[in-house]
Amino acid sequence: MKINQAELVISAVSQKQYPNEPLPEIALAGRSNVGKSSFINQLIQRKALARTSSKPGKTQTLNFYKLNEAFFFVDVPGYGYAKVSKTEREKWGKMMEEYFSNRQKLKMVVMIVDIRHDPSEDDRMMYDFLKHYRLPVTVIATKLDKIKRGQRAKQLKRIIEVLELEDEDTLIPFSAETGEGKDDAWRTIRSYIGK
Ligand SMILES: Nc1nc2c(ncn2[C@@H]2O[C@H](COP(=O)(O)OP(=O)(O)OP(=O)(O)O)[C@@H](O)[C@H]2O)c(=O)[nH]1
Ligand SMILES: [Mg+2]
Repeated sequence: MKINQAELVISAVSQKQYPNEPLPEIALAGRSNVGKSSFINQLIQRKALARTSSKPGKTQTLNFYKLNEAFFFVDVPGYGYAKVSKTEREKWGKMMEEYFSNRQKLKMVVMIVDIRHDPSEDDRMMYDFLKHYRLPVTVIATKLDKIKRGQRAKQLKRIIEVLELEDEDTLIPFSAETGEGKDDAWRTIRSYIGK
């Protein structure tokens, strides 16, 4: 999909700030620093529309990016970063619950995991949380450029096993560095936003 228009509409911390436009939304989820913002940038071919960082905890709000006046990517803060206070963690939980539990416009969640490692306990909790709300999930196994070809199949199998992926969910190997997997990711996203 060619993105001609990309705009950060709002960085929201609560429901009343969410955009009102009648457009479908695709949200991102994943550990801190796993590559959520980089995934967005690679898909829309902008180097730095979504702010990225080598330090975890860059994204702190729900960032609604409007694309082609057709749909939103919603970049969310990551989880599983140890150096976060209890208060901050509770704030995060409340923000996630508020958005994921009753957002009609949310059509699918792109959950990003690192292909080099087995999904963490936090990843499993996140996946179960999304499934609890009956949301379709596309798991993106990112940083594909960091493993040897021969390891790919084994790692993908581990992700399916550890998360106990449901049949309706898709798993796509991906690299924000090389763009591999991008066409597959777009194909899946399009099927959920009706474009
Ligand atoms: N080699 C490689 N590096 C990547 C890839 N995706 C992301 N990175 C790097 O990983 C780091 C974190 O990326 P971000 O996109 O900021 O991660 P995030 O999940 O948005 O992080 P938070 O907003 O802190 O939750 C950056 O240094 C990226 O350059 C990838 O596919 N390959
Ligand atoms: Mg980010």
